[in-house]
Amino acid sequence: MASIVYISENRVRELLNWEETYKSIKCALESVSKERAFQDKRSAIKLGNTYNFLFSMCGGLSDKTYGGLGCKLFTYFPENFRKNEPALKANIFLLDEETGSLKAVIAAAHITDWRTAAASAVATKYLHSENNNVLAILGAGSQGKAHAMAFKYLFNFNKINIWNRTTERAKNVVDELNQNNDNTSANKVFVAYDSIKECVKDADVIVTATSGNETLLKLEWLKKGVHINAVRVNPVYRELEDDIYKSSDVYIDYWEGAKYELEGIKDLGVEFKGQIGDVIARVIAPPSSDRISVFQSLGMPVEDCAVARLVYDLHIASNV
Ligand SMILES: NC(=O)C1=CN([C@@H]2O[C@H](COP(=O)(O)OP(=O)(O)OC[C@H]3O[C@@H](n4cnc5c(N)ncnc54)[C@H](OP(=O)(O)O)[C@@H]3O)[C@@H](O)[C@H]2O)C=CC1
Ligand SMILES: O=C([O-])C1=[NH+]CCC1
Repeated sequence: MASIVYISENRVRELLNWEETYKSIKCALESVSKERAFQDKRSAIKLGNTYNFLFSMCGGLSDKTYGGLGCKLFTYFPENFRKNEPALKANIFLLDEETGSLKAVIAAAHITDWRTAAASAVATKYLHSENNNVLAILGAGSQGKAHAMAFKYLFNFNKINIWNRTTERAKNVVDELNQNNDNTSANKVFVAYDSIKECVKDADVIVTATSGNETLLKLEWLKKGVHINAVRVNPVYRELEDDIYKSSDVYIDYWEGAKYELEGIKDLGVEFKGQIGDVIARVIAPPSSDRISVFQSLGMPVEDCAVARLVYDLHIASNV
């Protein structure tokens, strides 16, 4: 029996790049439209009388390059900051598609950040026209930062505005990103804001990636035809005010998850237009350019399978 490979967070960071992550996630998103994705909603177990949760996301993706079979197990312990530990801890168990044997255990916090940002990037490419001058990001946590990096790399935004509840954190992230980008330029691409309204008012594309229970974004602040990637996942709390959903064309990643986790949005009387994969596969049309579009992201098991396969192949290929 072949030995089981362990791939650490640091090794994942060395291996992943945005081009391949984007391609693997585009493949995973499209697979739901081509009956090449086998997955169900994620399971969530509340751990007793705490706010701690254990989640699992299992599935299989059939594809020559990015196909994989596996399961991501992750915990969300919100009080971990008291121990100086991240709230989210994740590992993917990658299985052999022929036999079901365990091939690898891959640390998956970085994978989760990158594949979620790549999914927003794919949704933006397929739902939004090429008018991408200003990007606004609400939230400078792990997801906010990964989105800032992905969108800088994959698009041509002239300005990337970042708002965070704690302004100091937005400033720190902006300084770090400007330094990595080009520390000689007088016109810094990344700019920190302490007002949400100011941050989003000129934005062509918006990402919301916070974990609070507050409604952050108002319809009256938005430009006509803006595209929004709504990343926060919670069945009750939403970052966008209800009027935004009611006035927009709303797309999702997969029906199996949406049926359970997005009931609150459906209860507003919002009919989802369909899956991003259906737009990629040209089964449904993208929105017209004067409409507000929303990608309501949940995160799919097959996204994790696709990136786990990518990381595994890169690891094996460079581990000679
Ligand atoms: N769609 C998907 O596939 C995925 C979605 N997610 C979702 O992304 C979101 C962000 O996750 P992640 O970046 O990892 O989390 P982090 O813990 O790294 O960051 C949390 C962010 O939320 C902000 N925040 C917390 N409370 C509030 C509040 N009341 N009002 C405004 N902002 C607040 C924090 O601001 P501050 O710095 O001030 O504390 C910080 O910017 C979560 O909701 C998570 O569920 C995560 C993974 C995948
Ligand atoms: O898809 C995912 O991994 C997650 N979605 C919400 C929290 C984590």
